[in-house]
Amino acid sequence: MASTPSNRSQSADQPPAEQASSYGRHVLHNDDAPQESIQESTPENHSTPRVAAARAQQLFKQYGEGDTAVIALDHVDVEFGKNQFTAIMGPSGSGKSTLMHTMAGLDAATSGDVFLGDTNLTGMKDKEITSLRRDRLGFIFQSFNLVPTLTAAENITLPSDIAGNTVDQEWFDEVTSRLGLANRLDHRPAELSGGQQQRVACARALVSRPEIIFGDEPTGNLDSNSSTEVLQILRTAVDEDNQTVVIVTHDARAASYADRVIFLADGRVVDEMYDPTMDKILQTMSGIEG
Ligand SMILES: Nc1ncnc2c1ncn2[C@@H]1O[C@H](COP(=O)(O)OP(=O)(O)OP(=O)(O)O)[C@@H](O)[C@H]1O
Repeated sequence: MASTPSNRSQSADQPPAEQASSYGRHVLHNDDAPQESIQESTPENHSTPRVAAARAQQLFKQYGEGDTAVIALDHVDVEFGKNQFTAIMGPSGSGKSTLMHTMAGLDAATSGDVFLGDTNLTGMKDKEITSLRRDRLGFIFQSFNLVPTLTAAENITLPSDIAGNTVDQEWFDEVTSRLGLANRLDHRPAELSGGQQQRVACARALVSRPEIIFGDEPTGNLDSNSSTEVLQILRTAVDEDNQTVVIVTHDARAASYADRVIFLADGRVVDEMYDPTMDKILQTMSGIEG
């Protein structure tokens, strides 16, 4: 069971946007941003993150060559702050998945650098990247990506088992009971609902206490209740367990659970927002989409 986020004042049955007006602050980089908006939006914990869990420098990704070349990332500089929940939004084809995949070591950039903490992923061999992903990152995908022949418990411990790491049983019990999976641990994915399968994927990501959890449309295949559960799980992981979470989403409601939203268009970061609300996200998105 996910607890109510401690510092966002959200309740389980109320979308965050309905409460967000009391704390909603929007950082605009446009020169025409209202002055009070800028002053309001820079308290200690909302300024640009000082400690980056991951960062990209001049990240450039081109698919194809010549006439068919597509620039998916156009020299992106971005930081994902430690112990923050960041959502990446933008129109279809704006480069969201490419950004996340290159930062998570799932895809290589054409040029530029990606750092996880102080580790530069650029130029790492496949084997090194594979171990780094396994040892230091957690993943939640839209399609759950569970192994069908393994039980929920086996799926949750699989990355640790492969890495030869011992699973902290107390933490495993805490995570699985918090996520309402305690009496589903012997079930295989086909015997679980979509929401339960995604909670298993969340538990799998949380159990090894990775440096960052990356979610690629983690609520994209879920109904509204299951989406809320997953978003609250991620919110709680940040608020109570000091996790760092980065998700790609098309859903303004999902993004409104984040501390910060970055907006991409045509492979560039075009805006960002701290303490987002659904209304402000939708407004910004409609500005970007024209
Ligand atoms: N493997 C590939 N080969 C060629 N072009 C690609 C490839 N993957 C992505 N692209 C192109 O790169 C650009 C960015 O794609 P990306 O998937 O990162 O966008 P996105 O914002 O995640 O889109 P969506 O919201 O539709 O998932 C798009 O123009 C896309 O067509």
